[in-house]
Amino acid sequence: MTDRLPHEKGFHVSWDQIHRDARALAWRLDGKGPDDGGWRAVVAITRGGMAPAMIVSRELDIRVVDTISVKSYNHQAQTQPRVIKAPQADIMGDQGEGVLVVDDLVDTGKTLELVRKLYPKAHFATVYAKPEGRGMVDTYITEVSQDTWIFFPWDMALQYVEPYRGRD
Ligand SMILES: O=P(O)(O)OC[C@H]1O[C@H](OP(=O)(O)OP(=O)(O)O)[C@H](O)[C@@H]1O
Ligand SMILES: Nc1nc2[nH]cnc2c(=O)[nH]1
Ligand SMILES: [Mg+2]
Repeated sequence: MTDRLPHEKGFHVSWDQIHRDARALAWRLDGKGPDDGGWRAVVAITRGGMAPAMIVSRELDIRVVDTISVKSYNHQAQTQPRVIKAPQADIMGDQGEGVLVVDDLVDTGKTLELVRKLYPKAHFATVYAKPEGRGMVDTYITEVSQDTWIFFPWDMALQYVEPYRGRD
């Protein structure tokens, strides 16, 4: 996409931080499921939604967990989102009612827009949200600005850096 804000800022999330934020998301979702027995299942939007979905399902003691694979980005370049793998039909029911769909973040909202069309009655939750896609999420924890790129711990590695006085 050409008319989009560049990602000028970086928001670096550690394992500890994503663990705490995903837990906070779970606690916020607790008790918000259907009256007749709560959330039936958690569906992670792979791949980024898998770690948060695991933490949410653990916190809320939900044992039925599935995935939907949506590919939207090639590194930082956005492409048309497409479903590569769908969740089990009997888990989703007719329109996803009682199912918690979890992703790490919403940016433009294109990924969630696609999944919402498929399962309009599911509940959509992300850990992080940017303003453009915020309207696509039912529940989220932390908002960052649109020109921020979020770096997750699974995409990072610890690296040696030269001491300040050692640089040329
Ligand atoms: O709101 P959007 O603009 O659609 O962007 C959000 C999506 O982009 C990233 O996934 P990506 O497609 O990069 O795949 P990944 O989860 O496998 O890294 C992120 O994990 C969200 O799923
Ligand atoms: N890691 C990562 N993936 C994204 N996909 C869309 N926006 C983002 C972002 O800010 N960070
Ligand atoms: Mg993703």
